[in-house]
Amino acid sequence: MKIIADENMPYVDALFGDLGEIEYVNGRNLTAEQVCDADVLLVRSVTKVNAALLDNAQKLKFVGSATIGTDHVAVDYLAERKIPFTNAPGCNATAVGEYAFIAMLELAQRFGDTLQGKVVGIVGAGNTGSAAAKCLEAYGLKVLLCDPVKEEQGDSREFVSLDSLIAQADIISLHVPITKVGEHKTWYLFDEARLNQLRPNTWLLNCCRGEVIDNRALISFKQQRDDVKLVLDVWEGEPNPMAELVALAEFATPHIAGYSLEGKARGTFMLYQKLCEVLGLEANKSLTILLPPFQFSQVYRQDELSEGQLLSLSRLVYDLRDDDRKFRDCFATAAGFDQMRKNHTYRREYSAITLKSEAPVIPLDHLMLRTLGFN
Ligand SMILES: NC(=O)C1=CN([C@@H]2O[C@H](COP(=O)(O)OP(=O)(O)OC[C@H]3O[C@@H](n4cnc5c(N)ncnc54)[C@H](O)[C@@H]3O)[C@@H](O)[C@H]2O)C=CC1
Ligand SMILES: O=C(O)C(=O)[C@H](O)COP(=O)(O)O
Repeated sequence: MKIIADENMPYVDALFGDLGEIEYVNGRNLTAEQVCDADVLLVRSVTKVNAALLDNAQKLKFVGSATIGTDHVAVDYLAERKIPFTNAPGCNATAVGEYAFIAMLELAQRFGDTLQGKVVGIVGAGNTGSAAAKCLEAYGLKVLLCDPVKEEQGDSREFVSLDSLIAQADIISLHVPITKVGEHKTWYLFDEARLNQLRPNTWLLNCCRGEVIDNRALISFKQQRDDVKLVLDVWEGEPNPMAELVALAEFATPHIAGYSLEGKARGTFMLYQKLCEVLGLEANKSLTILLPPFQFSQVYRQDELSEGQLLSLSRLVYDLRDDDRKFRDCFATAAGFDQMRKNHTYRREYSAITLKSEAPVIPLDHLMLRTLGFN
């Protein structure tokens, strides 16, 4: 069996090595010729999976995308051809939630402010939005959710409209899929008019898809409104973000909000499980053996935790400042953007750290940290 896999998908050898011969490819430049004799195709978000790529791949038995988003996949086309497809819903939700939370802690420190006491609006209350809300609520913040789709589906959480969220929130974090049609379409959800609604000093984070914000309108807006602070992980026109916008963002990264090792491993593992199911095989490998040990696996803590200390602890798993610096050095070329993503193999989730205390009673802060995700 021939398995074609994106070269940036980790743990493929460990999980798929027994199932067939693996060929690694550059996902962004994948051609129809390269996949014409594939039995299995494993992709990430940079590969357009459609008729042009797959019409000649007549042996294809399975397509898997180790991503949450599916906007790069013509799912109707695969269904028509009866080719089983899976993505990996939720695989990197914790990573995105922690990225957003840590970015807010970083902004607070950079601008001599505190995160504690702020009201945060989450737009899109699915896996990544809920993961961000979990961190924020663990830290005691008020969270407003806007998700008209979930609201219509009868989700029991409390929701507000987007207008109401914008009017109340100090911080807005975007967590929607990119959709171009329908009542709740998200393409340019934040256009010039919406951006002009933002309250003074709002922090706006985008870790979902670049086109959820009109990037040109954002440039003009931010040029007038320096009080608004931006954290941007995703960009219109990736892998070529607009240089003016990168310069205007407080923190800028190349679409890696979901790139924890845990999230990547879960993504590949979910494809492995699904392929085994499709092939009628037992999935007998385990996710836990995939991850390398973490250098700060145990942390001893006694004292009451300040916001600065929480940020220091967070930087053990993810130092956003480093990625922001690297990105500004390399984003100017598409190769630089992709290379940084390819080499991004160092980030862990809070769960990689086990908290220890020598005090007889577990400090109260440990409960908050455990709700955040620490062990
Ligand atoms: N930067 C990164 O590395 C990553 C980006 N993503 C992006 O984030 C998106 C969201 O991921 P998940 O939360 O896991 O997806 P999800 O499907 O679990 O949640 C998305 C939520 O957005 C809601 N929604 C749809 N249209 C909306 C609208 N107009 N207003 C408010 N809410 C709306 C949906 O009802 C759903 O609850 C993905 O589709 C993907 O594009 C996901 C993972 C990593
Ligand atoms: O899961 C998604 O959706 C994402 O946006 C991915 O985390 C992006 O990573 P790649 O699939 O492009 O490696």
